[in-house]
Amino acid sequence: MLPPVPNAAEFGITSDYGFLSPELPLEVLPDPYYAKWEMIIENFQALILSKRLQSMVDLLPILSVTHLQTEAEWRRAYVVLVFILHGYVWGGDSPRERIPPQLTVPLFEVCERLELPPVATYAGVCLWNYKPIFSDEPPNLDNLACLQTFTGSLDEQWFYLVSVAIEARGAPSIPVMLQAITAARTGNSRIVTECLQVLAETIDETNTLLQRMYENCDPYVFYNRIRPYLAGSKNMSDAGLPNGLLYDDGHNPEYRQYGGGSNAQSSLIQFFDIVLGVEHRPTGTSRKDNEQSTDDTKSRNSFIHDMRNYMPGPHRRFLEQIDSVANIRAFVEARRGDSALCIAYDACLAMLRVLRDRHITIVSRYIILQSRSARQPSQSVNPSLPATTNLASAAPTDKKKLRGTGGTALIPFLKQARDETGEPAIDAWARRLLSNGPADKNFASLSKVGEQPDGHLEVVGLCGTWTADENEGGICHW
Ligand code: HEM
Ligand SMILES: N[C@@H](CC(=O)c1ccccc1NC=O)C(=O)O
Repeated sequence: MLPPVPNAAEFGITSDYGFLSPELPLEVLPDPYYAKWEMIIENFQALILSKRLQSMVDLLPILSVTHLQTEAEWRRAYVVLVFILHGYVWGGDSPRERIPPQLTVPLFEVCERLELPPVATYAGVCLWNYKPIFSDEPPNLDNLACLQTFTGSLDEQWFYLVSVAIEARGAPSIPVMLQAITAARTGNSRIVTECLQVLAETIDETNTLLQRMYENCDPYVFYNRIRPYLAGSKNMSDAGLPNGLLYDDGHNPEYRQYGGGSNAQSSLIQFFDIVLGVEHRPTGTSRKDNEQSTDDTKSRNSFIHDMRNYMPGPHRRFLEQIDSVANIRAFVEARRGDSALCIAYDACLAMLRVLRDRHITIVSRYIILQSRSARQPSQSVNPSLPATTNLASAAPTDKKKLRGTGGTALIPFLKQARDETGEPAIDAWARRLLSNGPADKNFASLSKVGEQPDGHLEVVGLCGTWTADENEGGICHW
């Protein structure tokens, strides 16, 4: 018996808001019991600028979570506490290693309830941190504001809001693709094709939204002013946290290391990958390595997969269930003669690849280029601070060692994720090539095909150079 296709509503996922919170995020905790937290948040940037945030936190009482009632209140508490946490750690001249019980105790409880780690995740800064400017209009990019920022800048709002708008734009494609999975079970190729066409259009529009990052988020401001607050505590020796953070709950202080916020924690993008059958491997491993590994470790050990632990519990479980029912790739592979279906499927992969390509350009402009100029002292950097306490300029000089806030080796990781996106299409082309030969006219427009001395076919396609291996049923290697 096939497992049932999940019902998105049971996981708090709707066709209007997708993974964004379905009811609007609370702007303030309603119970006056939490007034001291809200007071800090209300004056957040002023407290950071005046360097008084840390002493305010140290003076807080340890508040109980028993006054939190609704789901929206738990989420608001999480947003408040993780902003305060990151402001506390990164808001001074050097990072604060010890997190006092006033933060640790309620944060641990809130995180346990929401099934999130005690760090500012994508859910905290994006999914649960927005409001429509006009509540009767949809949450598109021109009708959104943030509830909370570290810097008070428009650039920071825009940085989060582009992701919020992408989540909203992608939301309707979730039920559409659940319908596609159901249709594939009954062999209804027409419905699957239509659903894939909708998905391709949706991903194309998310790409347009991604390009709008440049409109209002300045790369210098992002790298030097905003990004330092988003850092986690994993791989942060260069920034002054060799052991991670010491979470002191008053009984058992312990060092812990967590990745910081990252869009790799977006359930929507992972949903696209899973329904399309795109698989990600640990950075630096090839498909060949993966085929040789055991079933247990196949595609499981990747950073992208680990990032599910940084998603709210219901979203993580939804993705796991989608994983167990995803059938579209196999459905298309079994019908390579159905050109409408194949074009629609390949268009989805191509759009997702464009997204990752454009994203790599963004990362080059917002991180790599900025990390180079950050090492030259600029007038806006406080000259009285020693070089190592300027978090942005604490970036390693070697480009290869630059890390994302999630802790990845940045460009190698992102390029591999992009190349993996094209693999299902390349495999299909290879199978066709092996059966029809390099003269196949459908191939000619897409790529250069050459026969190698050892009889293998070499394909120069969208994703690089691939070798089709007949012995392995057309699976390509590069
Ligand atoms: C200035 C804007 C952005 C920068 C500098 C940036 C940077 C990064 C970096 C460095 C990573 C590597 C993971 C890590 O260690 O954190 C990453 C991952 C990722 N980012 Fe972004 N990002 C930006 C905006 C966005 C937006 C708006 C999206 C929405 C589509 C996005 C989608 C992703 C995805 C899906 C991943 C996981 C890797 C993958 O699946 O290919 N990013 N980002
Ligand atoms: N990984 C990125 C940060 C990042 O993408 C991000 C971090 C927190 C919340 C959202 C994020 N992504 C995009 O909106 C970086 O390394 O700068």
